[in-house]
Amino acid sequence: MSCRSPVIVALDFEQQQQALNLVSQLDPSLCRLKVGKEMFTHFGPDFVKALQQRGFEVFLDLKFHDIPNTVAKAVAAAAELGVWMVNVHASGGSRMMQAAKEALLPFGAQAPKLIAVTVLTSMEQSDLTELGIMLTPAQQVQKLAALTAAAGLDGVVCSAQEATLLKQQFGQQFQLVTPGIRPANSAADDQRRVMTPKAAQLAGVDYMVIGRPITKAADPLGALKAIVDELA
Ligand SMILES: O=C(O)c1cc(=O)[nH]c(=O)n1[C@@H]1O[C@H](COP(=O)(O)O)[C@@H](O)[C@H]1O
Repeated sequence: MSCRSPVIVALDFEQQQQALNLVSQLDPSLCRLKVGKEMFTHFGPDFVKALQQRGFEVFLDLKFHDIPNTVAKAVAAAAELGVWMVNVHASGGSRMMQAAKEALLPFGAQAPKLIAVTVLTSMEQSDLTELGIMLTPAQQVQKLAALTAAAGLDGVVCSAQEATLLKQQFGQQFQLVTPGIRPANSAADDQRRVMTPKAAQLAGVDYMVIGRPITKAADPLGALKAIVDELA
């Protein structure tokens, strides 16, 4: 049965054993797991399979951004791995996103959810200005979300701060995956556009990616349960 919790725990560890020690305390009914660039580069598909064998659905967060053919092949490889969700960068453009979407058609109902990263939650206005983007983060997110929706993807990665706007514009079916989630009194770390779990839920997000507030907690399961209880 598919997990009903909106929480996706981000596994960002140098050591596989550290991650597996944490995972052994977690329950697949309480969260999904995210494998990103650090752990996938160290430990590859076998690590993803180890998590799946423990009953967890996996979000493969490799943020593909390349020419359409390369991204299409990479997304198909993720589908073969049986992951639940995979992402690309919306700034790779419409043709890249359409190629990714088409690459998943042969997988039918078994295809992972395909979402596009808009503006990283670690970025604020000054980071966009530095890149020559003269829009606010919310405007840039909206622009990239429009391209994503037009390409037929399932939704976007954005910050919870843009959630209300995007649900109004693109409808309830357009899935919003939001990192930058910080329980009250947690350190923001390198995140900039942050929101608490409860506020994110009220703003309409579908999935919350939460790493350090759970993985670095003295009691990770307790931290996860406190968030899940608050959202129930
Ligand atoms: O695609 C992502 O998952 C992602 C997109 C984004 O805009 N911001 C962002 O933080 N992430 C990922 O979400 C996780 C957030 O982790 P914490 O900041 O520790 O909660 C990290 O693994 C990031 O790689």
